[in-house]
This record gives sequence, C-alpha cells and structure tokens, in this order.
Amino acid sequence: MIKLNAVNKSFCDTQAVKDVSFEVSEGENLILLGTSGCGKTTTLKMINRLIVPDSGSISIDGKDIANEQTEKLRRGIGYVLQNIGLFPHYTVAENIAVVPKLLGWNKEKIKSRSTEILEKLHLPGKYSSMFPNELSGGQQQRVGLARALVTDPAVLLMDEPFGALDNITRLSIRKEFKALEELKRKTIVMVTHDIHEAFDLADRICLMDQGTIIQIGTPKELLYHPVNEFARNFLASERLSLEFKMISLNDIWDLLPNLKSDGNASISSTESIWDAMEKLQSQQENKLTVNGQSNEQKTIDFNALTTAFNHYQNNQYHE
Ligand SMILES: Nc1ncnc2c1ncn2[C@@H]1O[C@H](COP(=O)(O)OP(=O)(O)OP(=O)(O)O)[C@@H](O)[C@H]1O
Repeated sequence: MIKLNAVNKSFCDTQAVKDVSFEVSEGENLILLGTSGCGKTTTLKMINRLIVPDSGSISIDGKDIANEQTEKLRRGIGYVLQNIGLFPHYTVAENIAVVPKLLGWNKEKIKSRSTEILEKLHLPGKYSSMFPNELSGGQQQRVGLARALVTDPAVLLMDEPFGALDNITRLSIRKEFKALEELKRKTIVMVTHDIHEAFDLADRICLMDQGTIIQIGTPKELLYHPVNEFARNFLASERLSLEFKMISLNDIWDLLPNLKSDGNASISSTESIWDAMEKLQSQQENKLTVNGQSNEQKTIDFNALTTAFNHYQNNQYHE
C-alpha cells in the first residue's frame, strides 16, 4: 500500500533521514518510534509531500507520489498534526468541513457525515458550533481526528496525535481510538516517542535512530529479538511492564495450572497478564478464574501467573 524505497532527506548539514525503506500493508498500523530528532516526523511528512525527499521514491498503491498532483494526493490522506492545528477562528463544524468543501460536497452531506464522525468520537451536536478555545485538549484532539477522518481516506498519517494531552486523557483517548471501527480498515503510519503507546497500537514498529531504521518488527519481535544493543537498550527500562501488557492469558494458557478451588473473581483469557495482576491484587483470597476459549476455565493465583509468565518468557527468548 505505502512503500518507501531508499529515501534520503537533509536539511543543510543535518541528514534527517538516511536510506529509509519500508512497506506498510493495507489496513496495517505502522508506528515510527524513536528519540527526539531521529527523523520520524520528516519521514511521515514525506508520505504526503509536506517534505520532498532528496532521493529515493515513495509510492502509494503502486503510484509514485512524485508524479501525483500534491493537492489530489493530500485529499486522499488524513493527517493528524502534532499540535492539533485547528483553525482558531473556525467553529468545530467549520474546521471539519474544510476538506469536504474542497472536494465539492454539498451542505447536507457535510453536515450528516460531520455529525456521524463527531458522535463516533464522543462529541455530540452541541460541540459543532463551539470554537477550539472553548474545548479541552482532549476534545480538540478528537476534533483533529474527526477532521482527518471525515472524508474516510484510506491512509491516515498521525504525528504524535496524543502528545499534547495529560496521561489520563491520553490513555482514555487511546482506548477510544483502538475501539473505533472506522480506523480498523485504514492504513496508518503514526509517529510517537511513547514506547507504551507504540506497543499498544502498533501492528509493527519501526524503531529509528539518527535518521536510520534500526529495526522493523512486531512488538513481540522487538521485545524478544532486538537486532542490536540500541534496540535492546531502547526498551530496557519498560521491558517488563510492556511484556505484562502485551502478553495475554491466551498466550500462556497451556502454561497455567488449574488450582483446585474457585476464584472469587473472573477474567477473560483475552485479557493481559497486567489485567490479571490488577484483578488479583484487588482480591482478598488472591484467586482468579480465567475463562478460556472453548468454555474451559482455570483458577490461578499470583504465583501460578508469574511462574507461567517466566516459562513463556524463556521460551520466547530461545525461539
Ligand atoms: N525544516 C527543518 N529545517 C532544518 N532542520 C530540520 C527541519 N526539520 C527537521 N530538521 C532536523 O532534522 C532532524 C530530524 O527531525 P524530525 O522532526 O524528523 O525528528 P523527530 O524524530 O520527528 O523528532 P521529534 O520527536 O522531536 O519531533 C532533526 O535534527 C531536526 O532538527
């Protein structure tokens, strides 16, 4: 769907992006992750030609974007900016209507689609006539997302979409974002420097440093098979909590014993080890019944959970 081939970009004497190549499949969510200044935003902006590469090629659906009319290209790509970037003197409805108007949509179509997308993003009708400065940061971010999604583009580029938000708002918007049906069929390239966000949302992660790609892989590949010291160290401080959040009870199902008593709380095996730990911690007897697939059940305690996790972890490292 999106293909970058040996792309380079320099600004004066800074080589921001060096020989970057990757492919993003249709419907995939690729996250560009790395320290500040490693070239993530430059890479993203080259996909909608906000920045033009010095060399290399970028294609979308097999068509080289260098040969596309820039306006036409951008109309087919939703773009969520780092600092939200709403027009301050436009209402919410007017902000969202900018691209549909350029596309020649009639008033009724703009209104009905804007209302639909705002409702999906939990912004009911009364917000349409408000101005950005009358909204909270989280609400502004939702409007930014609505604006990018209103024309239902196949490709969505997102630059630190939750970066301006406090941790709690960030977490809840991320949950809504994951649950949004509209996003599930989109091809998304997203920039973040937040490791947990990357692991939570990515199908694959592209880890960058100093303009180059260090590793591209699934979250599990990055965790258990880092390609070098940089990749290993980048995740080191968060490794354990990432594993707890990423590994589901299904992943360790075969390694879980079935203790011969009933748990006083239950959890689905699709939930993570982290979720199970939280539930166990809130129970007095520390027993939890896990509802597995095909109606199987297992009762576990904290010890059984951590022992199974340790086995799983060892297996992964030696795979
Ligand atoms: N317009 C520009 N003019 C000059 N240098 C630039 C420009 N844009 C980016 N750079 C430089 O290119 C390098 C990569 O910048 P880029 O914004 O792509 O990094 P980033 O990984 O997105 O960083 P951050 O996470 O801080 O946004 C940096 O050294 C930056 O200073």
